[in-house]
Amino acid sequence: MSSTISVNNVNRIYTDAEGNKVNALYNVDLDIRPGEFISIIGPSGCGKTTLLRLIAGLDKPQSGELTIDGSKITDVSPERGYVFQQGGLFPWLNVENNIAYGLKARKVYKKNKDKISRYISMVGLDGFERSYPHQISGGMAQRVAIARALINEPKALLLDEPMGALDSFTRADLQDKILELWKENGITMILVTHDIDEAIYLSDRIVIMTPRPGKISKLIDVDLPRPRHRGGSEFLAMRKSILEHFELAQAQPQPEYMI
Ligand SMILES: Nc1ncnc2c1ncn2[C@@H]1O[C@H](COP(=O)(O)OP(=O)(O)OP(=O)(O)O)[C@@H](O)[C@H]1O
Repeated sequence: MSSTISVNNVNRIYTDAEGNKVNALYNVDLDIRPGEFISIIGPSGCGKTTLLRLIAGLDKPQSGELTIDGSKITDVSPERGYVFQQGGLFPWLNVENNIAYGLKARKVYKKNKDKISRYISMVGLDGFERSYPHQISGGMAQRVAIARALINEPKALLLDEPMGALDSFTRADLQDKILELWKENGITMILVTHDIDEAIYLSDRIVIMTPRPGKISKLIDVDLPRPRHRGGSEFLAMRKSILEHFELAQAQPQPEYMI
């Protein structure tokens, strides 16, 4: 089950420590299709996390609105699972209990407890049920965080740089797992990443954002067949065009000279 998410003319202004206004999101519009895999990329401070947090219902815009299947997003909900960069696992709970946490919080544990082993297998962690977060690797911890969100059967999974802290081998491995989970669960995926290759490898569509003010500067359809090859000519051409877009977006206006 997946969903349509709409971001309509959204503005989010913060006040920084010096009292200055920061336009984290400026007139942002975005329609995310049901079951779409969408990545949001852009330089630090362009509003990626702010946008994801608004979609999650962790924060609210000053103006504009966000909807999911036509209903206004006003609060967090298990229908929009959120995975943080560092997983955010509870260190005092083992893998199984971390994954069960949401079921217990929603008081639906008894009815659903048989699902826990299914989700542990789904993320490839059979045999680690009793391990604590400090006893597993960073990549495994992210799989637990993803299973913890998926067990609530969300319509959308919101991933805030979940692979940012992983080495490149673990990262590639988790990217493939995320693709597999996306297909298996048929949900909408929204990924924030700094990694252009990761965005091209995974996404149906890439949202490019630029800062000051934070806004969407380009939407790119990634119409390459899957599985994708990172060294393929079309892949490399797309990477080049995204890099060029960033260079253009960051270029300073040339001063005008008069003789
Ligand atoms: N709670 C806050 N208070 C004040 N300013 C904030 C707050 N949260 C974000 N900002 C500012 O809003 C802008 C956008 O921040 P955001 O974290 O969304 O960017 P980002 O693209 O996710 O950056 P990064 O890639 O570094 O995580 C930045 O200038 C940031 O400093």
